[in-house]
Amino acid sequence: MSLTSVAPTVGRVPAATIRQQVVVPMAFPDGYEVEGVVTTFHGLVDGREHLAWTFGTPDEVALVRPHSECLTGDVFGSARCDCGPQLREAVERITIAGGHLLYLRQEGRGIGLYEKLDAYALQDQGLDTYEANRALGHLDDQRDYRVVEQMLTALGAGGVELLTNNPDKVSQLTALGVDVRGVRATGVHLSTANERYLDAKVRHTNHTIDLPLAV
Ligand SMILES: Nc1nc2c(ncn2[C@@H]2O[C@H](COP(=O)(O)OP(=O)(O)OP(=O)(O)O)[C@@H](O)[C@H]2O)c(=O)[nH]1
Ligand SMILES: [Zn+2]
Repeated sequence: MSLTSVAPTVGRVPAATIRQQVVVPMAFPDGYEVEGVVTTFHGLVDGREHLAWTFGTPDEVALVRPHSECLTGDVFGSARCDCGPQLREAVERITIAGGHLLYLRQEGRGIGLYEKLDAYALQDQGLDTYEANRALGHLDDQRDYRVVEQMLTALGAGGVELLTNNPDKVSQLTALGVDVRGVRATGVHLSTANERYLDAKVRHTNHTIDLPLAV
C-alpha cells in the first residue's frame, strides 16, 4: 500500500449488526431497471451512514464492490473522475454475479466534499490529485476499510471477489481478515476530462486501469 495512506488496522474490528433491510426498485436514466435490497447497520466504527446494496443472489463467494462516495460523479454526472460510470457498471455486474455494492461515505477519498472541491481548484492550477490533497494538509488517501469488514460479516458474506482497481483496498481488506478470493477490475471509463486523474491513479497508487499509452 501507499505510505501516504492510512495504515490498516490489523486485528479484530467490533461486530456490527443489521438495523434494517428494504427492497428498492431502481430505474436508471439509460432505461436499465433492477431491484436491490438496501441494508443499514448498527455499530459501524466510524459512526457514518454506510449502505450495503445487495443485487442478484449472492453465491458462497459474492462479488463485492466497495464504492467510495463521490457526490459530483455518482449523482451529478461529473466527468472529472470515473466514479459515476463505475457505480453504474458495478450495479449491473453484481446483479448478474450476485453480491453486494457497499456504498462508503468516504467522499473525496476521506477528506470530505468541500475539501475535494478545494482540491479540484488546485488541480485546475496544475497540481495532480495527490499533490492537491497534500497542499491542503491531507494524506494522499485518508480511507480505511474497517466498516467493509463489519458490513460483510453482518451480511453473512464468506469469501468475496472484489470489484476494484485499487490495490490498497485489496491489501487493507485482506489485513482486516476479509476472505478475498479474487479481484476483478472495472472497465476503463476514460474521457478528456478525467485522463489526468486516471493517469495519476495508475502512476501514483498502482490502480489497475489499462490506459492507452498516449494518456
Ligand atoms: N481528494 C480527492 N478525492 C477525489 C478526487 N477525485 C475523486 N475523488 C474521490 O475519490 C474517491 C474514489 O477514489 P478513486 O481513487 O477514484 O478510486 P478507488 O476507490 O481508489 O478505486 P476503485 O475501487 O477502482 O474505484 C471518491 O470518494 C471520490 O469522491 C480528487 O481529485 N481529490
Ligand atoms: Zn468521483
